[in-house]
Amino acid sequence: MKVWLPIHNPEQVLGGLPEGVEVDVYDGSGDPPASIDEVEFYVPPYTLAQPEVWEIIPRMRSLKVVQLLTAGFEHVRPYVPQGVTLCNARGLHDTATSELALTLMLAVLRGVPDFVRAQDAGEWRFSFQSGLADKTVLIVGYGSIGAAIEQRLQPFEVEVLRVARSPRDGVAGYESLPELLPRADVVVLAVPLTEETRGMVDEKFLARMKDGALLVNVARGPVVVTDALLTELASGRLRAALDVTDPEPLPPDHPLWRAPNVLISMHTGGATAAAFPRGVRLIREQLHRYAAGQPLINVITGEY
Ligand SMILES: NC(=O)C1=CN([C@@H]2O[C@H](COP(=O)(O)OP(=O)(O)OC[C@H]3O[C@@H](n4cnc5c(N)ncnc54)[C@H](O)[C@@H]3O)[C@@H](O)[C@H]2O)C=CC1
Ligand SMILES: O=C(O)C(=O)COP(=O)(O)O
Repeated sequence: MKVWLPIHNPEQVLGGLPEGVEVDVYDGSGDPPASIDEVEFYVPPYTLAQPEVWEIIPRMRSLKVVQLLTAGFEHVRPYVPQGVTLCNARGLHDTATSELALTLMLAVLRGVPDFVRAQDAGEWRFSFQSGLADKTVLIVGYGSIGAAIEQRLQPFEVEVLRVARSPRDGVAGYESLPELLPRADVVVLAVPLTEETRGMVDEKFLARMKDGALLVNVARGPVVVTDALLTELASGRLRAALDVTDPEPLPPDHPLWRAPNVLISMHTGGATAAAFPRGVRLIREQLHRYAAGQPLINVITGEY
C-alpha cells in the first residue's frame, strides 16, 4: 500500500511501519512523487498557506484516505472526492490553541500590550486593569479545543458558559447565544468554519456583547464579520484578541492592524513544539488502524 507522508525518515520517526506500507515523502516542496496514481493514504504537509498540497487530491486515482494535520478541514473538503475518507487532526492542537486562548485573554485583561508600549517608550505608566478573576467566560464552540480552554481556566476563578451546536448536559445550544452573550465578559470562539458559523459574529452578535467585553477568536477569521468588529472597536465599546483574521494574512494597510484595543497573534494557535509528537502519534495510530482494517478516528462526516 502506497502512503504519502510529509516526514523524512518515516520509519525512524514513526518507530516502524505496518506491514505492506510503502512510503513516499511529500513535504510540499518540489514536484509531487511519481506514485500519484497509486497513493492510497495521503497526509498533506502541515500548512494552511500552500493550496497546492490539497489541490492535487483529485489527481490521486487510488486514494482512500486523507489524514490532515490541522483540525480545520473546510479548505480541503471541497477537493476530496466522494468515497474518500477525510480525517482531521482533532485533539492535536488542543494544548497549543487553548494555551494561546488563555494567553490572549490574560494579556488583554492584564494590559500586556500597554506594558510593551510603555516599556518601548521608557515610561513608567501605572494602570488599573480588568483582570480575569470573577469574570464570566463564554466558550462558543465547546468541542475539543473549547473543553481544553475550560480546563485551563479552572484555577482562575471564573464562571464558564458553554455553547455547542446542539444542547447537552451543561452545554447550551446555538440558539441560546442571544441570552448568554450579554452575560459574558469574555467570548471565546472555538467553532469550526461551516456554512452556519461563517459570519456568525455579525453586527447583531456584537451588539449583544457587554460594554467593554473581550472577543477572542482562535477559530477561523471568517466566523467574524471584520467590518462589524472594526465599527465596535473604533467606538471603543469592545476589545478583541484575534489569532485568526479575515482576510488572512492581513495586508499591511488593513485597518485592523491599527484599530484600538485589538491584539493580533497571526494564526499561531497550533504552532508550538507540542504539535510534532502529537502529529506523529496520530499518523502512527491511523496507519496501523488502516493497515489492520480497523475504523479510523477523527473521520469527518457529513454533519457540518
Ligand atoms: N487558531 C488555530 O491555530 C487553530 C484553530 N482551530 C480551529 O478550531 C476549530 C475547532 O476545533 P475543535 O475544537 O478540534 O473542533 P470540535 O469539532 O471538537 O469542536 C467544535 C465545536 O463547535 C461546535 N459548533 C459547531 N457549529 C456550531 C455553531 N453553529 N454554533 C455553536 N457551536 C458550534 C460543535 O458543536 C463543537 O462542540 C477548528 O475547526 C479550526 O478551524 C483549530 C486548531 C488550531
Ligand atoms: O489545526 C488547525 O486548524 C489550525 O488552524 C492549525 O493552526 P496553526 O497553523 O498550527 O496555528
